[in-house]
Amino acid sequence: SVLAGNGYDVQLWTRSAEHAEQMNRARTNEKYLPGVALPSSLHATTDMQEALRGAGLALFVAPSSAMRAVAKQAAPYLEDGTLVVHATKGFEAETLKRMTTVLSEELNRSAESIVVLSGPSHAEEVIRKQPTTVVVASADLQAAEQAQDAFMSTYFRVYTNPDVVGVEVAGAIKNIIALGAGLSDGLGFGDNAKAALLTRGLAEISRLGTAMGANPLTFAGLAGVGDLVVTCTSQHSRNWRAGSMLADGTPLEEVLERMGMVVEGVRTTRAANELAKQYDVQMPITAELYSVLFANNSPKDAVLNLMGRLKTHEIEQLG
Ligand SMILES: NC(=O)C1=CN([C@@H]2O[C@H](COP(=O)(O)OP(=O)(O)OC[C@H]3O[C@@H](n4cnc5c(N)ncnc54)[C@H](O)[C@@H]3O)[C@@H](O)[C@H]2O)C=CC1
Ligand SMILES: O=C(CO)COP(=O)(O)O
Repeated sequence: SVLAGNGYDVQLWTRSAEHAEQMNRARTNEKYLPGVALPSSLHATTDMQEALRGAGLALFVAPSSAMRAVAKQAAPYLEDGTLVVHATKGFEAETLKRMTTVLSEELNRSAESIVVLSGPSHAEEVIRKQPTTVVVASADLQAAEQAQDAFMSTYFRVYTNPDVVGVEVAGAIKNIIALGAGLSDGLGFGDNAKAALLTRGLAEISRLGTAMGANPLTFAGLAGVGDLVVTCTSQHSRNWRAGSMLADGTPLEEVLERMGMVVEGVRTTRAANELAKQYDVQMPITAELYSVLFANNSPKDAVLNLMGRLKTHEIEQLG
C-alpha cells in the first residue's frame, strides 16, 4: 500500500488463488487487514513470473520459515536490475542464517546488494496511513537509498543504516522479548516488570548482535529500541498476544492455532538459544523463554529463575 500510494504499480504475490481473487474483487484484504481499502494500483496474483516481470523492486516478506522456498520460486523470474528488499524478522531455523544470507543464496546475488527494511511498523497502522518510521539497511548505500526513495512518504519516514547484521538481529530477537512481555502482562505483573524485560532484553539483543558483528548504536535506533517498544506494548503484536495466552497455561500448539498468523518469536527463541551458545553470549531471558516454550517450565518459575540469578553488573566494568 505504501508503494502503491507512492505511484508504483504493485503486484502482490500470494500462494492462495482464493485470497488473490478476494483482494482483487473486494479491493480489501479481508483475511489479514479487514475493512481497509487497498489502493487501485495494487493487484494480487499467484503468478510469480507476472509479479516479477519488469519489477524495479521486489519486497520479500514471507515468514522466515518460508523465505527460502519463496525465494526459490522467485529466482528464475527475478531480473538483474530488480532491487531486492526484505522485511522479514527471523532466522532460518535449520541453519541459523539471517534472511539476507538466505536470499543471497537462493537469488544468486551478493548479500551486499540486498536491503532489509525493519523498525516499528505494525501493518494495521501502516495501512491506515498512521505516522510510521522505519530503517532500511544495506552494505550498499545506493541500494539503501533506492529503497528509501521508493518507500518514503508523508506518513512513512525511512532512514538508512549500513548495519545489516544489527538491523536483522534486532528485528528477530525483539520478538522473543515481546513474547516475554505478553507472558509478564498475562501473569498480572506490572509496568516495572515490563520495563525490566524491555531494558534487559535490549541488553541481550545488543550482546548477541555485537558478537555477530553489529554496530551497538543500531540497537538504540528504530530496529532496536523502536521495534522493541512497539512489539512489547502494542495491542497489534502477535508475539505479545501469544505470550499473554501462554501465561494462562494454554498449550503452545493451541496458542499458535488460535493466532492464525505467524508468531516469529517462537522459532526465533530456538534459533537464538543456539546462537547464544555458538557466540558464547549470555541470554537469560531467551533461555527462560526457551524453557517455557519447549521444556514445559512454568512461566512463574521462569520469572523466579530470572529474579534469582546471581548478582551482576548492569554494564561491564572498565579497566
Ligand atoms: N504484520 C506486521 O505488522 C509485520 C510483520 N513483519 C514480518 O513480516 C513477516 C510476515 O509476517 P506477517 O505478514 O505478519 O504474517 P502473516 O501470518 O500475517 O502472513 C504470512 C503470509 O505468508 C504466507 N505464507 C506462509 N508460508 C508460506 C509459504 N511456504 N509459501 C508462500 N507463502 C507462505 C501466508 O499464507 C500468509 O499470507 C514476519 O517475518 C513478520 O515478523 C514485519 C513488520 C511488521
Ligand atoms: O514486527 C512487528 C512490528 O514492527 C510485528 O510484530 P508482531 O509479529 O509481534 O505483531
